[in-house]
Amino acid sequence: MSNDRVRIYDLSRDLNLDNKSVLELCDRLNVSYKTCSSTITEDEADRIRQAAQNRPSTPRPIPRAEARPSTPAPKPKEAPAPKNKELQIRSYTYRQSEEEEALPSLEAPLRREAPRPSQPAARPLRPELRPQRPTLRPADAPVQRPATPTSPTTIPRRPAVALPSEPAVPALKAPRSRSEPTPEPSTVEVVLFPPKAKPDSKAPAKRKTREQELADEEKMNKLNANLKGKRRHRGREVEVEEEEDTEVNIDLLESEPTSEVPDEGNSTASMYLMRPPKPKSTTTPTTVKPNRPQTSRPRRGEPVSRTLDTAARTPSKPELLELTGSLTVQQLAEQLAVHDTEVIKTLFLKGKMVTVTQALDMATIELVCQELGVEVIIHTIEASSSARKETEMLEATDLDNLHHRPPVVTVMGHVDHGKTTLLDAIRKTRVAQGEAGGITQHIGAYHVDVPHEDSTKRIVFLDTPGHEAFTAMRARGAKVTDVAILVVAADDGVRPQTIEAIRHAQAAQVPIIVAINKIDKDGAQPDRVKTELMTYALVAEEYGGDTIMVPVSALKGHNLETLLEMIVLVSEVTDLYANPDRPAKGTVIEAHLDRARGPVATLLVQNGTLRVGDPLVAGAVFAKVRAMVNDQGQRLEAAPPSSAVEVWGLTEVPTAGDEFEVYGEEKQARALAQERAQLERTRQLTNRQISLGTFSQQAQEGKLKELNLILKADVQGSVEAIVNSLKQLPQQEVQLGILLSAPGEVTETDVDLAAASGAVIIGFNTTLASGARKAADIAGVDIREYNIIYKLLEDIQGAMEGLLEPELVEEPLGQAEVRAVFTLSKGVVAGCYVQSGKLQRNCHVRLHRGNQVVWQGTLESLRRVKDDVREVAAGYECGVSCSDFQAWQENDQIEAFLRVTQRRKLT
Ligand SMILES: Nc1nc2c(ncn2[C@@H]2O[C@H](COP(=O)(O)OP(=O)(O)OP(=O)(O)O)[C@@H](O)[C@H]2O)c(=O)[nH]1
Repeated sequence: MSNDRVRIYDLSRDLNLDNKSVLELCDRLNVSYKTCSSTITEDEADRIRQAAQNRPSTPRPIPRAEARPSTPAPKPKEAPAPKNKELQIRSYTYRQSEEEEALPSLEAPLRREAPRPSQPAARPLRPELRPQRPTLRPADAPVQRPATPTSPTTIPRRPAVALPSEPAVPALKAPRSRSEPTPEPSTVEVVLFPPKAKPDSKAPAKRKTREQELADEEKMNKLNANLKGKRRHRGREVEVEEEEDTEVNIDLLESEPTSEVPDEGNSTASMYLMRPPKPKSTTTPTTVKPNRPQTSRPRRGEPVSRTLDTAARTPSKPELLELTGSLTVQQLAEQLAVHDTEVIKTLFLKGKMVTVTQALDMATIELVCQELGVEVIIHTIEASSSARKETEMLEATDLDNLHHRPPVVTVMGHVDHGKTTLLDAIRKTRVAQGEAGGITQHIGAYHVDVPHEDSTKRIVFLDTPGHEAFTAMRARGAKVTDVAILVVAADDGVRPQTIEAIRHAQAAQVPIIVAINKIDKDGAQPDRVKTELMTYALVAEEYGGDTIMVPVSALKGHNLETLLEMIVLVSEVTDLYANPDRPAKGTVIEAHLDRARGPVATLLVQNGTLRVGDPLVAGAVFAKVRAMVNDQGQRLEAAPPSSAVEVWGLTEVPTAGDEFEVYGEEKQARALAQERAQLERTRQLTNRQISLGTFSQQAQEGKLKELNLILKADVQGSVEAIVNSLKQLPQQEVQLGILLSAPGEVTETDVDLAAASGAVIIGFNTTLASGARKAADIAGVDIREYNIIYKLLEDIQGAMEGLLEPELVEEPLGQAEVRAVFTLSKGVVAGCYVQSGKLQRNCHVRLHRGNQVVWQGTLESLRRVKDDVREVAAGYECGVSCSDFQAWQENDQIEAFLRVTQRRKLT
């Protein structure tokens, strides 16, 4: 970095301004930058300093705590405290159109964030204000600029669509702007509040009638459904989004009461729509979408018509297959223009037994395609949508009371690259040392308070394990995270789980900060890491990209402050809001059965505040929060947004990754949990019937041996990880039957089940309930206990190999040459000289004459001089005879060997 350049955040500090204000000045003065940590020239810095001096209002923004007290005071009707920038600006725009004189009072909150006197008063939200967060943009992604408003004379066909003039939502609005011109703000106001005032429009809009509330509720349901659909379809055809958006806006337009004017915040539904998508750090670079021919190929879930069926079975196999979802065996066969049995056979040879109607996951489809030589492109809409951030748990009603919340940061990376040590160094405790086998085995959540400028910023860290078996857990980490820290060891570079972590973060569309760790080591090559990461669309700032990469040493504590500062900077430009004054909603991060406390879950509160005594439903599990403990082991009464807390009081162990929500009434929560549990049971039963059916068919065919297992582990995450790893073991000849897998200790019931089904019980990081060991001894049930996943997998593989029929192999013994032939009364004796190894009585021999094997059999009699001996070593002469072979000749070569059985390996 040359000396005549200045970092933006240093400049902010010098000017006593926050980064956002300086970035705005950069925008205004046409100074290009990528992130707050980008550098600019001295000349540009001078221009910014000049402009900053000319700013009329206070140089520093009002501290958030001041601006937004945690217990909100009754808001003055004229100037409600703005919730976020777009809310401020939108109120401002409405005002401006309705009453010009109302402007001065509404400008105040706007200036609080970024006073810009030179700005024309009537100007709507400046595009620079919101989405211009280049740090979070992938290197190759186009800068998201708002659609330029078209001529004001163009009246939009659907007025509500006029909302896109707001530039903060490029992702939602860009598609529409192609087909429908975006009106100017003045048009927005006219159409947003049409003059079809309802009878009660004159009445104060504060209190809604029950009907209005119900209508609003329905409206929000539609909105949410549409938004969800939108997320799911993002990246697919634009038309889908357009349809959905349009539908939402029509609903809004039709049902929004005229009386509910902006100053009451009743345009919340529109604003909800208008909430910009979270900044996208990267686009997934993996799938290059080719021009997709408009074929009538059935999509997932669509019935396959007879015509299609016939058409698909054309003799020529496609070269390329594009998929967006799973297919049944039959559907895949149709797509590949092969017979069903071809797919079944291919999978059988790979160790998977499938039926024609069985749905195949993407990995299996890829495997089949690979085997059949067909290239496959998977548009991972499902995968990415499931991993897509679920941090936005906001509802329309929340928009009246949004507060900043701390960022949730996930630390990801390859095994042993130093994730735990890094987190450990950050929170200055020694977690890594206590882990069995040195591997982080379940997700942890920790709060860290970072001093930043004059205040303290809280960051919530989620630690996810690096072993490849923990893929599901990492996906979960990315799902709830706001920022991903990718730890890459400088001496090891980019490894398989590094790539996987990048994919998860990119699918979840979260900004990635790279921590290049272990720079203290001799072989450290941070530049090589930067170069390697370019392949995955992560380009360091000094290489012209916008990914922040911080070289650190977790062990020595080097550069950790810079890393934390970068996390704070990135989260500052990412709008993170929640409404603390509502019942909590969030995600189960981890869950396990504790002997003393019963089922315990780590919950991440993403919206609202969780309180002791709250009734909640997590997936299909009911809980009445009995106690809450934070990562420091302190009891809490209330957990605000972005808190990770351990909660007691659950009726069962919930599944990690499930969402939870607090309900107003315990009865309602219990009923919902019961309903979901019933559904889950039905689903499991159906699945089990299918797998048992498949299995017994194969068993009847005599092709399979089985090893039944009952798996109990400390936490749900470990159960998932182990089950996933076990599924990877080859099962062509020995089938693994996992009869039960659950978190908790090994109980007598487990032993009974194992005894009845001939299963082995595997306990991972768990204990045995009283009586379980005795019951196992009596019933002869094998209970194996482990705390390292590798060891467990090794042993299971060993046990499976033990079930294989051993194979018979030849073990060479020695060689001898026939030097004389003696015909005696008892038969013919070959006088031999042992050249190498040895000859043994009763060993197997092969007799070579020239290039031919003239006889093969057992060596019955072995003599030295006149004595019968068991063996004769190399360098000695001996007499050999066999009852069923007499035709020895001089110079015959005897090859002696043993036949031994050898244990087979799984292939
Ligand atoms: N020299 C050096 N060693 C480090 C550094 N960071 C971590 N290590 C070492 O690397 C090893 C692995 O560190 P962990 O923190 O357990 O790695 P991890 O990525 O959390 O591993 P998993 O929990 O298995 O996913 C340990 O022996 C650490 O002491 C570092 O900055 N420098």
